[in-house]
Amino acid sequence: MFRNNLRPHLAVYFVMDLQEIQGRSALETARAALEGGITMLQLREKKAPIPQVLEQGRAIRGLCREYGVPFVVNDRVDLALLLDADGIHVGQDDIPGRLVRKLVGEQMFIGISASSPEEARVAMTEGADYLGVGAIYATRTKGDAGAPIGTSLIESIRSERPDMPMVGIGGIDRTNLEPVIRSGADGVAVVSAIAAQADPKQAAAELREAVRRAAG
Ligand SMILES: Cc1ncc(COP(=O)(O)OP(=O)(O)O)c(N)n1
Ligand SMILES: Cc1nc(C(=O)O)sc1CCOP(=O)(O)O
Ligand SMILES: [Mg+2]
Repeated sequence: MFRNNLRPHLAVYFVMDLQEIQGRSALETARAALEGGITMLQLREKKAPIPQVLEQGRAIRGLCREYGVPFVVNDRVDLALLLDADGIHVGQDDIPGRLVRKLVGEQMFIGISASSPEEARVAMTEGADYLGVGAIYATRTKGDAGAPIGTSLIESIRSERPDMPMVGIGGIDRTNLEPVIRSGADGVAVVSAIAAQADPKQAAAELREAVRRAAG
């Protein structure tokens, strides 16, 4: 079970929706990202009809299994359970972590978003298995992400909780990830740095290499 050993799986965490992008289906993008070496995949679909999310989600989950990569569902505990996800990610406006745990049992890991020390403290008290800290840099992908917070929150969480699994998210690409990793994140969570690229396999591979180098 991934829950006991999350940190290595957070290195390059690809967050994706189901929209066709650059002429590719979501499944093609997921396959390319997995081929390139992503270490975790989150399905974050806010608009598509549920039957489509179930059908395509099942296909993407199947691919993740082939590659041994944890599959995470954003926001929706019901869909996470139906898709037999390895993990669920919730934010400040979603079901609180302690209630998610009641619904999903002990096996599924829970990621919780934090953008302030207080949010991080509560998330850890509520039983977060990992933290998604952001938005680190400005992002166009999430309209309500708030002002960028930089890397200081990652640094302070790491100094207080040396073992806490944690990723930075928001506006991260291969050119600006080094400070995120150097501040103590186990990895980076990205949308456009993979999904919006002409060659998502190469983009994923370059991110993986850049994280490896930054972790040095
Ligand atoms: C890894 C990771 N970190 C943060 C988020 C953001 O979650 P949330 O704040 O609930 O916002 P939405 O993604 O639901 O818009 C995330 N999804 N993944
Ligand atoms: C899904 C998400 N959560 C964020 C947060 O700050 O919690 S920022 C974000 C979008 C990240 O997309 P991109 O890599 O394209 O900037
Ligand atoms: Mg959410």
